[in-house]
Amino acid sequence: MPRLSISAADEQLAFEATVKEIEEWWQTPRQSHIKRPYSAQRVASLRPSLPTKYASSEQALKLWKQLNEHLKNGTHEMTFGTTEPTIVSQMAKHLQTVYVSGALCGFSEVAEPGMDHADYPWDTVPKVVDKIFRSQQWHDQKQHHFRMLHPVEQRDGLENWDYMAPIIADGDMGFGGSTSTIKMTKLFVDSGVAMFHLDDLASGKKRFTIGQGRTVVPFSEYIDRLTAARLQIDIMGAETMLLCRCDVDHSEFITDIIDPRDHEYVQGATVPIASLVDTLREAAEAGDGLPLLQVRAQWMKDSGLSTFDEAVKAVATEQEYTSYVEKLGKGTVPLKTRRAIAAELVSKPIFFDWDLARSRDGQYFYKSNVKAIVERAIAAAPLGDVTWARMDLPKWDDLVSFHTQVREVYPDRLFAFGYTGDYDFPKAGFSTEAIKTFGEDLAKLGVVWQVQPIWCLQGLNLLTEQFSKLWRERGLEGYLETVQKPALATVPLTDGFEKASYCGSYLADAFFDTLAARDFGEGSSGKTISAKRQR
Ligand SMILES: C[C@](O)(C(=O)O)[C@H](CC(=O)O)C(=O)O
Repeated sequence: MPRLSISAADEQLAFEATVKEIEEWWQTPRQSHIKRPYSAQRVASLRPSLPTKYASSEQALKLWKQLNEHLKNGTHEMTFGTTEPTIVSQMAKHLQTVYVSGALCGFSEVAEPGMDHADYPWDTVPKVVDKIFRSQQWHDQKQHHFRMLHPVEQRDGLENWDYMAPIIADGDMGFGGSTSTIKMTKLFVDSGVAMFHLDDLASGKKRFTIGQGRTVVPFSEYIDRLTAARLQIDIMGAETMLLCRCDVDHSEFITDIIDPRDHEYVQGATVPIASLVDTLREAAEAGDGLPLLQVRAQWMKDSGLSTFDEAVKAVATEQEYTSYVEKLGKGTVPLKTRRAIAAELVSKPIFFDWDLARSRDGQYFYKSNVKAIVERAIAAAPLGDVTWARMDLPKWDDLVSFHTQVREVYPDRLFAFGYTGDYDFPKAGFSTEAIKTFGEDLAKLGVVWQVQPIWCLQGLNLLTEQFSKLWRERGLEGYLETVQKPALATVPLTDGFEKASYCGSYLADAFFDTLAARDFGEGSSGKTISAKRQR
């Protein structure tokens, strides 16, 4: 007799019940702002038969509550990036959340280190999140056990940190195709993450030193990435939050012009000229030693590189251009329609060819601006819970303009912001006072979660190099003066192996005591100990 898991009739009943449960779930306060382009039936059909509860959901609900509390109060969370559980155990004392940076993972958590190309395996960051989450659980267990060793009247005097800080992680570009994004999402939810972000950068196109920094993918591909992640989270029935990051600001290229929503920002040659690639190839073959970056810069000038609208403005009369802009209207206008409107309203011919400007990798020049970021953020918002316009060279007016425009459409939107390690705020015009209140000023724009992603590189390297020098030059005397003495003087005591309540000694012994309970009854771990023993 073949083993049938369930009859077709019962299977259908179960399916219909699942559809109803999903539809009701999607109406809960946590879920109701999310708009899916797929049905509950589709999600139900993609679910495995064994329902599973995820710690990720608990952590996501905790984060959702935290961030909405900040939004209500006009306050914000400050955190930083790390890959290291011990660092996380100390963050718990002052910060509400933890960030797992992809750049840091690619630097130190992989077989072959590298720059922040997201060229490491797609399960790298989820595995680091898993490592950190398990460490958080252990610290939480250890602290709970230690507190229970004491009579309740003594516990107010004991440490009681919330080690279960929600983890936000870097999902980069989703690691290629939709199935990679879906698999990574599954691992993120399994790992206990509270939220992860996906951006609209093109994989493998980042450049760091030659001024050709970032390439974005078409609007449609970005939305597909976010949809794939949301679908997988729905299949798992998890509350996991999704952070929609947009890297359009200061991006110089786009991989394709397939989506007309990007056409406004794609640049092309406005005079007949040899293509950029042919020009660079000829310069290289000529071998006259001119750096190709200079050849490229000269080509950009000679070609009159600009967007189509800029090309129209350059040849149209003021009246013609006003009529052109009016006829464009507010919605998406593909290039072919722009050309037709210009041909109708502008007397002079307009030369515009975006293919001549393509790079050897096939990218198109892209001229980002706040409007482009706003359009992507608004389109992405219904799929995610938080929005982050990555602006690593922030101009205050751009920040105000972006957040204000998105909040006109989504007044209760939660926003994120990332600090970089080398931005010269004073040079960019930020006063000392503006720098002091920058975080609070961003919070007033709804930026409730703010992260310094790579402190653990710049900050820890600074501290580590300083200690290395001191240890080499002053040895034990320097160590006692600068580490042991201040650490032993702190209240509560600085965490370390010198502190049994932190390093897990009591917890370890408790397992053995418990095993011996059969013979000796509950041992020292079963009885209370006086607070004076705690170290
Ligand atoms: C946040 C980030 O994605 C990261 O990997 O930490 C990086 C950090 C950085 O390059 O400063 C990013 O913002 O792209």
